[in-house]
Amino acid sequence: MQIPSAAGATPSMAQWFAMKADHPNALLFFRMGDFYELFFADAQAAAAALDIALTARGEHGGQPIPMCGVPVHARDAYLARLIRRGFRVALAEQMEDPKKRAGKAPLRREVVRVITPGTLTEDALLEAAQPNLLLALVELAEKPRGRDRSQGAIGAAWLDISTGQFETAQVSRADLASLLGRLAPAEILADAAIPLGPWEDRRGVDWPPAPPRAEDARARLAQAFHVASLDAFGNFTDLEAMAAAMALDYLRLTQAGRQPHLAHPAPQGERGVLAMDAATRVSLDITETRAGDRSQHTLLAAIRRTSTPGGSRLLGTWLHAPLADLGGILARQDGWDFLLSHAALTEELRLGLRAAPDLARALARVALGQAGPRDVAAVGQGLTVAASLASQLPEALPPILQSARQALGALPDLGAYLAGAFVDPVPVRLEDGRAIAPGFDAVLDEERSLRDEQRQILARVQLDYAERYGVPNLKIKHHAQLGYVIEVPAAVSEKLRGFPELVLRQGLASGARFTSTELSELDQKIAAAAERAGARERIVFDGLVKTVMQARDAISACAAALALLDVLQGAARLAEQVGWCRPQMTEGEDFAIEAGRHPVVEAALAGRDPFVPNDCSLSPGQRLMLLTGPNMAGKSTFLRQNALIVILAQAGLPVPAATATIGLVDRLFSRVGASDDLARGRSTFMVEMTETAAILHQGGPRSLVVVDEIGRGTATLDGLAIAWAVLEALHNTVRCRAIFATHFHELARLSGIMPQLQPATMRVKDWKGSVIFLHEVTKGAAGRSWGVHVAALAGVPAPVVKRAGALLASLEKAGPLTQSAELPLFAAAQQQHDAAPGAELGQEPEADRLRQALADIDPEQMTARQALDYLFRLKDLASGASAADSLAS
Ligand SMILES: Nc1ncnc2c1ncn2[C@@H]1O[C@H](COP(=O)(O)OP(=O)(O)OP(=O)(O)O)[C@@H](O)[C@H]1O
Repeated sequence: MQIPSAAGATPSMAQWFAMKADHPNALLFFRMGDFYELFFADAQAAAAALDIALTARGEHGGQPIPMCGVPVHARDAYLARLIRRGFRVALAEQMEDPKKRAGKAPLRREVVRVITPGTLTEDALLEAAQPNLLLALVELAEKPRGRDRSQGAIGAAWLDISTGQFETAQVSRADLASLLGRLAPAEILADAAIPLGPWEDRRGVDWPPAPPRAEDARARLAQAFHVASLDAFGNFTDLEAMAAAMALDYLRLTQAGRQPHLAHPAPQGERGVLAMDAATRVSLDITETRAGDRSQHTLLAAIRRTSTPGGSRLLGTWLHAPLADLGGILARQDGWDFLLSHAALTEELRLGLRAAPDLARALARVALGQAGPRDVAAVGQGLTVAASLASQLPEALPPILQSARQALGALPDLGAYLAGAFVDPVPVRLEDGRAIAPGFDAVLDEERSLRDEQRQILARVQLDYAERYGVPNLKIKHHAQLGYVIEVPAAVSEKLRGFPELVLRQGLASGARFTSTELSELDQKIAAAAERAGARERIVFDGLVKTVMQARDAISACAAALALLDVLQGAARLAEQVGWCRPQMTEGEDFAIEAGRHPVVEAALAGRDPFVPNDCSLSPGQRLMLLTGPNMAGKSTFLRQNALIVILAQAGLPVPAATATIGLVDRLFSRVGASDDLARGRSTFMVEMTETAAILHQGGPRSLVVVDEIGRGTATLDGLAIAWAVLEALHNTVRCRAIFATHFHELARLSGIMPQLQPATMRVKDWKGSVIFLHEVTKGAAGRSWGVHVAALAGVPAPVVKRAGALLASLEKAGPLTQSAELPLFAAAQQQHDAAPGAELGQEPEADRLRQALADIDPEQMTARQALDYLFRLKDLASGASAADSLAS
């Protein structure tokens, strides 16, 4: 942003220039009385973004200064719009009371906060059900030379200032996309050399400077969390510590030196978490649909049965980071299983949870010194609800609920104390001196009664005056500029002018306003009493804030326990429904789902059509399902539902199936639905191949892969060849569990040479030449595609459909085109297979080459020396040297 030279500025503008120089990349909200004012380019940008009037105030360098303003009381609504549009805002507040200003110097102002997308705390700016994460990334300074760049290590630290969550992990460059997809950070601090892919627009401006050195980072973190060594919180790699320190530095910068309340950093590692890359998350609509909708048609929306915002956030976190360790999953399952079998208790708990406020976010605002009475009262109410929930939970509980109960019941008295501190309803602001409940503080009560006494005196004075001046409808009113005034109707104004102790201040058409010395004195007394009451209330409030801060770790643990209890009761509710079950999790490679369903499609169909459940077995012996079937038959739904069942199962939640047995999955790959990335100059086919490459590089025997129509984006022969080769690699090399959906029905024939391949198809009924989709998966391969019929269903004009039907019939009759599309490949495979039984497809059998080489020579014609040479060459050939090298002699 271009900042003009400060030379010749007025004193207030000089102050503005100094602050702007410190925050060149933020819009400076410069507090002037009841408004925040913006100047120069800030004003132009904000006026355009907010659609408010751009005016001018004064001149600078002979030019009018562009200016716009937003009222202080409406600040949050304007901030929300600016932040959503990617601006950062520096808030410059008045640090002294204008009434007490000495002399003509401008008021002291300071930037008290820089508001950025990753450092929001106001409810108005946050989404209740979403975490709001700031992520810092640090890459190893010396990149591994010559080696694959994807091997390079990256330290990551992420925190949610609005809840206090703070975690770290070290990932490889290749896994960075998965981490970004999982966290969906609001703001990312990263060196320009670290590519952020689709998250590029979240990169924080102007940051970072060089990350701190590892030892400094460790020391700074230890100091910030008051421990001798960072090791107290777990094993952090150097890169993790550096990233964590960088995130903390940034917070200090944006919070003008204040340290928000944060849980101590927890090294989390990618171990123990089901890895999913960005493409997988996008294709599964976990918390956001591909169209960007968060409120409906997502997995989260379909399964959410939580009652609190904290519970919703935790559930979203679970879905984006399902576990990969059996112990953790079983503990969660035990938790909701217990609640499921104690229905009456769980109903009571639900009632209690409904009354719980957003404890984590209220606490965060208290810690940042931004709390109003409602936040402190919310902490009190949250603790009260928590204590009552703890008392409802019995002694004998599964471990996960045991520890929740302990945290919930840790502060039984503080809740009641805080909740009793405020009047009901609790006012938003403290300023008017009426927030603290009467009886809570004796000194405050006394100041208030003095203030109120003066007010009663005022009422008596009004009666007095009315009598004294003979004006029965005389009123004493408060006026913003004049203070207390006598207001009388116009008709009697003349009469009052005759009294020397009354001074006429305003003559109006409807009446007149007078003041008197007596009234001015009373005014001052009342103001002083109100000020003393206000000051006392501030002291009482600060005391409450201090009390909260002393217990902040326990309150934070209590907030986490509330969220956990809420997610577990929500899971119990899901499991109550017919057809949801507790999956059996194993360390093996099983995958057997009976009557599985897609929770989102099922919810969308509800009331119209019944959802057809389908089994799916990918256990050893039939690891690879080859799914064929016409368009619209339900292939994508089936693929996604099995991937979603894995996510739910490993998040420790119930799954939509009659039964499920699942061997832990370490990586989940889902490639379903057309994707293109035209913005980055990559065609659909390019994206498809890049994503396929990722599966083949990263997948392993514990992975689950669901892919739809690999090879669809290119010519038939290329596509078929690629689909075939990928299928082969999944079967022979990756050896994962997979469902591979394709339109190349011919591939089903490969089951003859791929023992793990099970052909399956979506059943359809041919009814008078038209297709009826049964949405049922059965053994076998599709007979035909029905593409032309689906085109008709989709409303393609009848003449075009008719013409396509005629062409299809003639192509099927003529044969050669379809034959040529599949024959060369199949013929080649068949020849190899026949020539070398048991040999794997795609690898030239060595025995063949040796046989050929032997057939080429005539021992009768060779000298002993030549025979010996040839023997050596044959040996080379057998050990893998190329045939050309070996036999070129
Ligand atoms: N098991 C099911 N029970 C009931 N309806 C289903 C089922 N599966 C799919 N459907 C319905 O069929 C529609 C099409 O399903 P889906 O998109 O999965 O088909 P597809 O075979 O992948 O099609 P295409 O190949 O054109 O992408 C869904 O939107 C849904 O309405």
